[in-house]
Amino acid sequence: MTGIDAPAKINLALHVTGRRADGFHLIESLVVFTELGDRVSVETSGDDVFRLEGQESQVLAGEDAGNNLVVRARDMLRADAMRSARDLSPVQICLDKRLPVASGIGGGSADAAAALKLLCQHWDYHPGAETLSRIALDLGADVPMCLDGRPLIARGIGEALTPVELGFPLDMVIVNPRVGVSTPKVFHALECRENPPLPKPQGLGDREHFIAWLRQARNDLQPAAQRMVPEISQCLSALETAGARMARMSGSGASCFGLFADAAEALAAAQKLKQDQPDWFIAATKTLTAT
Ligand SMILES: C[C@](O)(CO)[C@H](O)COP(=O)(O)OP(=O)(O)OC[C@H]1O[C@@H](n2ccc(N)nc2=O)[C@H](O)[C@@H]1O
Ligand SMILES: Nc1ncnc2c1ncn2[C@@H]1O[C@H](COP(=O)(O)OP(=O)(O)OP(=O)(O)O)[C@@H](O)[C@H]1O
Repeated sequence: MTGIDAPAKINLALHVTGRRADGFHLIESLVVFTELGDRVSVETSGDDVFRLEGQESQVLAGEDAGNNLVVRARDMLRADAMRSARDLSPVQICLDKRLPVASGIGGGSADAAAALKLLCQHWDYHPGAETLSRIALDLGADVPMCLDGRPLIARGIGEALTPVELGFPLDMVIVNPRVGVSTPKVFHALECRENPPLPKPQGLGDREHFIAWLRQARNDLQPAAQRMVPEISQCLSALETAGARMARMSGSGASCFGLFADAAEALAAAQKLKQDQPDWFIAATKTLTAT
């Protein structure tokens, strides 16, 4: 089987700046990806098969496989090929699920983006960047950014991407209280939809300067998510108590990240947090600086 990583997405900052007529929100988000992620593998098969494994696969095993974003990505790519009369062979796809589901770190979106990349390679079918981006956006607002996979600013509803040259990795701990959060419900619960834009990133070559800048940015979804899931506040306090330089929620939650001075501090904090909260998902990881 040939495999590809599906890195978790972290919204270091997420400003909600407006709302489109169709109800989707306009965002400005500084996004990075981490070494921590799922893994998607593929091999030729007599029939289409979708297999789930991994310690976070249980929730998805109880759902209709046809709704899984990996299967939807496969079917949308195949449907696109059919339009130019290309018949793409059956495949067995395995999703090794390591990221908690519905947790604000874009697991499903990462899997869909990885599946698109992997299947384009496997089938030697290359529909072009524009078509691929359209398929990605049809799968979800976070899928285009996951397809890009580099540090970036996402605008629009998440599809207008500008790469950011972040000159260093960030050592972080991701904490999830194991309470799933519905993204539409959090957007719906917002008290304000027209917030100040994301300030221009500073300190992209200097970690201390960058973290000082980042503290002044926000996640505008955080207050609404905290009202819905009080455990988010507990995660943020726990990260701060464990020595995080700053802690914030990612996406629509409930996962929170804490930034640490180095990998050793992140690892030590993760170990301590696991002792205190054995039922939470807790992982030390590092951001990817480029693909
Ligand atoms: C919160 C973020 O994760 C930040 O990166 C994204 O904005 C959400 O991305 P996603 O989970 O891929 O979202 P989708 O699956 O496309 O949308 C789920 C629902 O969230 C709401 N939604 C999503 C994205 C957006 N910019 N505005 C919205 O209002 C819509 O009600 C939508 O029906
Ligand atoms: N491969 C997949 N992995 C996770 N969830 C999936 C997948 N395919 C479909 N889903 C569905 O998508 C929903 C959202 O899951 P996901 O883990 O992508 O959320 P998230 O981390 O909050 O994403 P985002 O940060 O993009 O909003 C789940 O409740 C699940 O039913």
